[in-house]
Amino acid sequence: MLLGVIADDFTGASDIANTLAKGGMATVQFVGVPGKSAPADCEAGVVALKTRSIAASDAVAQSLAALEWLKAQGCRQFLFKYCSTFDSTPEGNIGPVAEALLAALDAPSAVVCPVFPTTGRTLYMGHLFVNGRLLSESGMEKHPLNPMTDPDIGRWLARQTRVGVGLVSYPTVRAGAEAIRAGLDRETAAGRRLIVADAIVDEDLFSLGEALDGAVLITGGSGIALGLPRNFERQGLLGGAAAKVPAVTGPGCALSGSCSTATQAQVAAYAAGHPTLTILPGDLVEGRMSVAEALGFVETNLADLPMVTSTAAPETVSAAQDQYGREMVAGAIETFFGELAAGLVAKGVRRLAVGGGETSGAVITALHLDTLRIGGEIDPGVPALVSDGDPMLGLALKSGNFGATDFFEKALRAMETP
Ligand SMILES: Nc1ncnc2c1ncn2[C@@H]1O[C@H](COP(=O)(O)OP(=O)(O)O)[C@@H](O)[C@H]1O
Ligand SMILES: O=C(O)[C@@H](O)C(=O)COP(=O)(O)O
Repeated sequence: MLLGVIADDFTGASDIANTLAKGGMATVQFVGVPGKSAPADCEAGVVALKTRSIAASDAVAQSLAALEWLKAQGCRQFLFKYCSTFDSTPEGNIGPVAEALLAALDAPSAVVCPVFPTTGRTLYMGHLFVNGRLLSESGMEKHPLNPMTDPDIGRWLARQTRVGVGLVSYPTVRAGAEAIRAGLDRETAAGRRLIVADAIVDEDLFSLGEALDGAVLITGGSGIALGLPRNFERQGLLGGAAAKVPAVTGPGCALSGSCSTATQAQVAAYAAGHPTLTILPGDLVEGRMSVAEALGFVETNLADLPMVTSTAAPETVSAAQDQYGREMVAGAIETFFGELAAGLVAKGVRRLAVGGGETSGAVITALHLDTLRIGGEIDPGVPALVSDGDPMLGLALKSGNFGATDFFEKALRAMETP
């Protein structure tokens, strides 16, 4: 294995696995830190963790365990993948994990670049924009778990870490790989070891990728991986094996726990054509809704690709959080979706399209899957996945903010014809 990725959530893991596979690397997504060696032909390994919204110390411990495993697989470069909207709180977990990885690898510095132009994430003078709006005015300021209220990524990151935070700004990035390398060296020499890098278009990310050839540690969204396969290719290290995934047929179901603006529209579009059960957090907490009841609903409607969703508008989310507490609500919903997914597979469901990073994490964890193979791209940043093992499952793990309005429909169909 050449490149080892540590991803802080499951949708993010499939997002970067998709980028690397499209870039020509034989890529495998691992669910958690594997207990065995990677397949011999794996060139990029993505370890999917669920560390974005847990205690920083736990996130650090899990990330270091993933690093150890990736090191043992022979990786020569490591990438810490977080969200393109820099999802984190003033306590972490991006800063603490990046700091721990720097120390463990004895790396002089690491770039920090959440940019993903295809989905509208750009960074200018250290300020993150989402579809042309500052992060803090993009809807992310209302995220249920990590409201993003500051678009200045360096300032936000500095609250999370003791390491100095630097910047390689846009004029330098535009000047190309050599200028970027010099900029990174300058910041490193000045003791700023986590270095935010501006980027606006894919070309900037290719320049950054070239500049990062040989860097032991990189941090960023999936966009920062765009230019990396070329570095390995230039050195003749890639086998050129782009594995095809098998088709998965059989009953399908959509599950959605994301409350993002994009998911709200996708759920409304899907619900217009498919039987849909809407879950209210209060009903879960107070026992008025159960996994058994939801399973019954899906079974009755199995022929019509039903949906079970807790997706709700920000006012409804806040009201539930005020009444029951943020963690209680998130825990109840995630446990529900995990148990539901396990029940669905036991009842013969073979295709699952899941909306939301934490929600996907809960589902994949409950299904006890080991490895996921990367299929075709459904929408930017979201590949179709096929799980190894018996039964083989078709999956799509959609980041809250990704996907076109018809995402769920397309995702379930894509698994049948990869
Ligand atoms: N109706 C709801 N009210 C409150 N919280 C909710 C509701 N539905 C889902 N949630 C919680 O919101 C969080 C959504 O996060 P996630 O699944 O990562 O979506 P995204 O990818 O949009 O961030 C989850 O923790 C989920 O349990
Ligand atoms: O970088 C991204 O935006 C995604 O890959 C990602 O991490 C998604 O996270 P969620 O929005 O929580 O699904």
